[in-house]
Amino acid sequence: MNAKKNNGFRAAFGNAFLGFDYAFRTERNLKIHFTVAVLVITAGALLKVSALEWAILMLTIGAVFVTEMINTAIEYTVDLASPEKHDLARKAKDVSAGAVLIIAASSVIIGLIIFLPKLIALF
Ligand SMILES: Nc1ncnc2c1ncn2[C@@H]1O[C@H](COP(=O)(O)OP(=O)(O)OP(=O)(O)O)[C@@H](O)[C@H]1O
Repeated sequence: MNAKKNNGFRAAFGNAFLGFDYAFRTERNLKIHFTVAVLVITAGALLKVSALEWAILMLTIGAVFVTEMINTAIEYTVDLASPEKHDLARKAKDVSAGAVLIIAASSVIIGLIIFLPKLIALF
């Protein structure tokens, strides 16, 4: 019983990892987010952001990845359900892309709030 549960847990974890790996290899936007995340983490270390600022940055990076991956999943699902052109398919993809745009804009603002004062203080 427990071994069965463990196998189920391992399989679910493996599937989730495969999903991330597949999305990362095929989605250009995820590679861009990854590059920006590395730059933000480097800047955070160099500019010595506080523990709370680290927490906000990590949450923001996570939110961008999660939103982009859900957007990708919605695109796959829409393509499966409606390979032909359909107004609802267009709306579903546009709303999903809008969600990515909102979190991307929010993260730029969060980045400015955290890093701008520290950069200004350098000069
Ligand atoms: N089946 C469809 N019916 C109607 N419009 C669609 C359909 N598929 C895509 N579109 C329109 O084309 C746009 C781009 O869709 P596409 O699937 O190419 O996403 P994408 O450009 O690959 O997105 P991303 O860059 O986030 O991966 C959608 O936002 C939507 O407006």
